Amino acid sequence: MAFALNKLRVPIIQAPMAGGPNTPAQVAAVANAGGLGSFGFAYSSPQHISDDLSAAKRLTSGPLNANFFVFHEVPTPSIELQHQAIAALKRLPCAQDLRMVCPEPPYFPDLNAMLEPVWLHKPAVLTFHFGLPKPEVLERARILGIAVGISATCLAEGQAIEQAGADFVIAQGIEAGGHRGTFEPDILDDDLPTLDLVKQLSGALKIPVVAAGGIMTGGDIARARAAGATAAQLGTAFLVCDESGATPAHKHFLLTKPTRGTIFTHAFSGRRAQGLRNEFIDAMQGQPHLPFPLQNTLTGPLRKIAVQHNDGEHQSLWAGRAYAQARPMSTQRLMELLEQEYLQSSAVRENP
Ligand SMILES: Cc1cc2nc3c(=O)[nH]c(=O)nc-3n(C[C@H](O)[C@H](O)[C@H](O)COP(=O)(O)O)c2cc1C
Repeated sequence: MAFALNKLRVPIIQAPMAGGPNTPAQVAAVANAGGLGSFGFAYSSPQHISDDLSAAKRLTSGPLNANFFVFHEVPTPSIELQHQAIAALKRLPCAQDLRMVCPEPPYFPDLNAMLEPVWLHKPAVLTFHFGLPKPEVLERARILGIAVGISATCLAEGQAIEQAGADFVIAQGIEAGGHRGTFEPDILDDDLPTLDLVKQLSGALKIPVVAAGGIMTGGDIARARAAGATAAQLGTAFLVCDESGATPAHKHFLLTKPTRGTIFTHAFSGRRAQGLRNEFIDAMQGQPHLPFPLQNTLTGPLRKIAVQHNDGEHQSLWAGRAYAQARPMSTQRLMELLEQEYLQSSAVRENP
């Protein structure tokens, strides 16, 4: 029997966040507090995935989630586009000394190889972003008793997820930080707010729905549950916790720039993603870029140097729209607070 979301003692999923924020210490702290702790393994090597899952399992016997992107084949961009995308980046003073060439194929990691440690460690949950994994992946997870969840940004995607046999759907509203989970990179997105999408999906589907996007407090979780969600997935709320592996500049900007606002951009990775507005995003507005994930590889050295120099203006600061409500504290304390607020809000809803 696969793990069931309604068995979580607290209906909270700490969002998978590829690129460093999900440390084993944070993932385990969430699982120990009754939630589901997640790793964003999209860009990780099989060894790294195995090490992180082992490390978390030493710290908790609670449920864990391993998350991956479903990468889509991309044709090699024309030489003209390659030149334009590189020239746009080279106009930035901090990129002038960097060697920039269009990445060579293979453009993305081998999902089968990345899933090998998952089949060995058997986390309770496996989730995917950007579309449906191959049927054999879903079948193997089913045989091993691993529940599978897939992100949806609209009803058509939710229906495809249910038909594919997934165990739950993650309703990613427009408030959500990070990449839109749309199946096709440039499909017209409905841009629905989280609660509207949750209502739409939970009304139409039989599988459980997880609410993701702009959920920062236990009151928000109670509202998501009232809209039809079985659980809530929170990303930005966990970024500022002590155990989060978000870069110092990322945490600093989240906590000190409450009016800066978030914006969608393709400029860091080639896919539409929401983060704190910064100089890089402003400078790249309307500029040509390579398709995902080639643009991500292309901007890698620039982002790495920005992290090394603690430069928040030239690294991706993915964040949800409600980031100004983020509360810095230990992960355990945040989980306690969220649970307490959730129980209070639920009680008020039931006995107004
Ligand atoms: C820094 C960051 C990285 C993210 N990386 C991933 C990822 O690797 N896989 C994924 O499925 N979702 C990813 N997301 C999206 C989250 O799963 C979730 O939809 C989002 O955080 C919810 O919105 P919130 O940030 O307002 O809580 C990321 C979000 C953030 C903020």
